[in-house]
Amino acid sequence: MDRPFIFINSAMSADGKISTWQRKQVRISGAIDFDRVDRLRCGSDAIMVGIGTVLADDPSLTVKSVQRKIERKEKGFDENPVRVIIDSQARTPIDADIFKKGEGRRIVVVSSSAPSENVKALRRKAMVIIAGESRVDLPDAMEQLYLLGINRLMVEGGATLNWAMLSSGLVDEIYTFVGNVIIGGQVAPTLVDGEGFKDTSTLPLELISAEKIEQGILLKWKVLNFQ
Ligand SMILES: NC(=O)c1ccc[n+]([C@@H]2O[C@H](COP(=O)([O-])OP(=O)(O)OC[C@H]3O[C@@H](n4cnc5c(N)ncnc54)[C@H](O)[C@@H]3O)[C@@H](O)[C@H]2O)c1
Ligand SMILES: Nc1nc(=O)c(N)c(NC[C@H](O)[C@H](O)[C@H](O)COP(=O)(O)O)[nH]1
Repeated sequence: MDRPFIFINSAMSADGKISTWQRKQVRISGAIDFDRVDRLRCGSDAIMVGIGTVLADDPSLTVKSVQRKIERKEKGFDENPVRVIIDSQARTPIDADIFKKGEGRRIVVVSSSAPSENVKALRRKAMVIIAGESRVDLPDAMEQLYLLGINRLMVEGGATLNWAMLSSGLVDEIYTFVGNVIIGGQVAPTLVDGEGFKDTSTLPLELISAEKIEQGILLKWKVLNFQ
């Protein structure tokens, strides 16, 4: 199956949480890390999140640096990478910041069981593609994105989508900034949630690099997917 090169980028606390138990974002990293994320966004063809992240954070997923936006334009790209939402039931609010902020294409991936009126409303804001019946079929979705010209895809969470992508063997690399805060909370989302592996299986990783940035550490992992 042809698919893009796919990497996850996330910021997590020293105890592995990516938000509070009320699903609120807190400052985990500083300005240097936000700039690193901006550089990654700028160099990607698309940035993808799950509907849970859209509903919790309402992110815009735009490139923030004016200089980088100019560079993208000079290379003939849109100012922002394509913004992709994985949203089985087409629940994305039509006034979401992803639609309101910044120029560039948006794609919402829904399943064939998504309510048709929601899909119709979203089509006015974005390209809607269908993959899967009750839930988005991620391998199918990744192939469709690849056929639309997306070669490098950045996944910005959340916890459930990270699990679904990793457990489907769809992730090549993971970049996590581990910040100098403890968030705590049994139900606070972690880097990877979902149902977890059923037995004692684990997904092996290979460490690419570990770099101290401000008071935290950036870990880069290569995913050694099962063959
Ligand atoms: N710190 C960070 O870097 C960071 C980044 C992004 C999100 N977050 C946090 O993550 C939390 C949101 O994570 P989440 O797990 O609730 O939502 P999510 O963003 O992972 O979205 C998950 C949802 O996607 C939908 N979906 C559709 N098809 C799917 C499939 N095949 N597999 C799995 N899901 C599928 C389902 O409705 C599912 O509930 C928020 O609290 C947010 O603040 C943190
Ligand atoms: N690098 C980083 N450090 C943090 O301390 C933190 N809380 C996040 N969280 C990731 C989350 O996805 C951000 O809130 C996005 O940066 C939102 O994207 P926009 O600014 O709306 O484009 N990311």
